[in-house]
Amino acid sequence: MAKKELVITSRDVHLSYGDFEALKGISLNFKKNQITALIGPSGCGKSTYLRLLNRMNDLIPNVHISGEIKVDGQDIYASGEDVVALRKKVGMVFQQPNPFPFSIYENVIYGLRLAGVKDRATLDQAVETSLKQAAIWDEVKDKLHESALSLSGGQQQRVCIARVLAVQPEVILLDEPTSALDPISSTQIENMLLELRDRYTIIIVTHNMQQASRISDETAFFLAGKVIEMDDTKKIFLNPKEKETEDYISGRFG
Ligand SMILES: Nc1ncnc2c1ncn2[C@@H]1O[C@H](COP(=O)(O)OP(=O)(O)OP(=O)(O)O)[C@@H](O)[C@H]1O
Repeated sequence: MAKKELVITSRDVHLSYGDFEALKGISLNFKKNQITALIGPSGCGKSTYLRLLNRMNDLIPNVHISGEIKVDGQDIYASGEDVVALRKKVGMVFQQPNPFPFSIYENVIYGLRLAGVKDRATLDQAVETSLKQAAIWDEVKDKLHESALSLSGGQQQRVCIARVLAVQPEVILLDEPTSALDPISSTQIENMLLELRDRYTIIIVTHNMQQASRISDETAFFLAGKVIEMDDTKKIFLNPKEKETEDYISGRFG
């Protein structure tokens, strides 16, 4: 099999919140059209690392970041880097569904409007395509102009995913996207991510070991600000190299 192209590379990344070093030298690479899961106990730095990939930590006071992160070969922390363009390329979905208090339609086209797109047919097409990709079109196609807040949590999360997809990102970051959802909604989102894998590079933080093993191709295990190991998901779950990984996935700690 041909070697997969790397979309994101990171080398010796450190991050401190004030005096507290939350990331202690992370070097991870992410392959195109693959789902990578980040797992590890609470507080080990998964969300912090994920947020670094589209510069969501920039506004936190007293944050100090060092090391190198490249997206498509370009250093995203280089001076003069366009953060808006980066966030268009690397979209993010959060733990709690966070639709804006607008209609479903306006939520999906939010990023396109910001980019100045006005043509109605283009916007209509983007709404339909993105909601179909997010596997929610059939449920909302007759009420696109109703408030997104009237939807269930699982539906809201899929609309938020459609909002990310509408700007045609390359990478989708998801921070525990199903932890606030019921099992049926979670399964819908997992199935959708498996469908999206052919077109996007997906990185997901999850506490759910079954979810990581069901949907991810590779898994990285974080512990206390470091990556203990990253490998094919099957290998991590069936035959990890490190004892800490084995202890965590078998529920001995964490
Ligand atoms: N804004 C912040 N200011 C100060 N410390 C922070 C901030 N955000 C996170 N931390 C600390 O950094 C460490 C890593 O947090 P992070 O949220 O990245 O962990 P996590 O592995 O994603 O945890 P969880 O699984 O519970 O979400 C924790 O000790 C946390 O308290």
